[in-house]
Amino acid sequence: MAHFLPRPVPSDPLAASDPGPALSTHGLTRDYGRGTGVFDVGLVVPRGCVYGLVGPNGAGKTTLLSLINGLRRADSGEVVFGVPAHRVAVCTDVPEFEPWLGAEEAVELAGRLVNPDLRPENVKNALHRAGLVEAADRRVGSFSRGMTQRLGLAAALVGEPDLMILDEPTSALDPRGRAEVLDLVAGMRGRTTVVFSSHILADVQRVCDHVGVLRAGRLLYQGPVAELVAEHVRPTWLIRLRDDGAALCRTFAAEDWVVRVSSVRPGLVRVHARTVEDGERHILGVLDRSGARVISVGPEESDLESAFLSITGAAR
Ligand SMILES: Nc1ncnc2c1ncn2[C@@H]1O[C@H](COP(=O)(O)OP(=O)(O)OP(=O)(O)O)[C@@H](O)[C@H]1O
Repeated sequence: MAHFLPRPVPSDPLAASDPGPALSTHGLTRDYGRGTGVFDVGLVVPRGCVYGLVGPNGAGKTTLLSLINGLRRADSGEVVFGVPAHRVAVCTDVPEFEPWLGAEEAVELAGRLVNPDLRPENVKNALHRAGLVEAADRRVGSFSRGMTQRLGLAAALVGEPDLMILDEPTSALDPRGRAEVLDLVAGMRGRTTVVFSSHILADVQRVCDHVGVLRAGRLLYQGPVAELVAEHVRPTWLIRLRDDGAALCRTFAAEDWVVRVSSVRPGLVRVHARTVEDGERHILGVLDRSGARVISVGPEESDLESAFLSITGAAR
């Protein structure tokens, strides 16, 4: 599962103290045929970050994570862990446990596999962090999918890993459970490197500092979330009005710096300027001259979703 490459001896003394990424892959490929699989993926997961692997259904997220954690074999390429293999914890999208075990027993068993000196507090702490204290004595077989997913997290957390790989950790949870798990993941930043896959971009934007965008098995982008969002700031503004906005649309359409103007719904107009600077210079002047009753005006917020749609070429 893990390959450790010899590192070149760095001449720069600062570089000597850099332990490198917690995880990287090089040319990782698994071809299922007919264009499906993952192809030539070079993931770089900086140490201590929370890395979100995003992509639509069928993009190859589960395949990529399975190649990394050794559950599937790659056709070519390699996986390099920057932490010892026994310090890596994996939680699959549908964790499986023996149904007759109690939750506490299941977590203890998972913990003993990685730490023979496991203490009862470690187990209790993992159950607490995963929100399962009250279900500690219940049989795992009676758990809902959401609870089983929390149990998978507890089993991953109990060994206090350096790197956690989580496949869709929030997919079976209700909104409150999702928020709790996301808070838990966010709280690991700096202590534990986390890679988690999701197709819920709002979740990724909430907790991840790095992101990898996968589509049709290929990594289209990876880097800091903030950079990705900043790169895709669009020069668009939203204007809320007292009237339906039809007259204002005509006024903006006559301006040569306006690329497009549209009515989102009655009372809400979107103006797409040639550049951010053009919009900032001219919008307020046009509004002033138009005599329109403006409730609010501001740049349209750029988020991970709009950046993702722009990268993957999907229409907004
Ligand atoms: N064992 C397999 N044999 C053949 N094709 C497969 C196999 N596993 C997955 N696929 C196909 O590979 C593609 C990627 O699947 P994968 O499950 O990795 O994507 P995903 O991004 O995790 O999707 P989802 O979000 O729906 O879980 C899909 O088209 C899927 O049908």
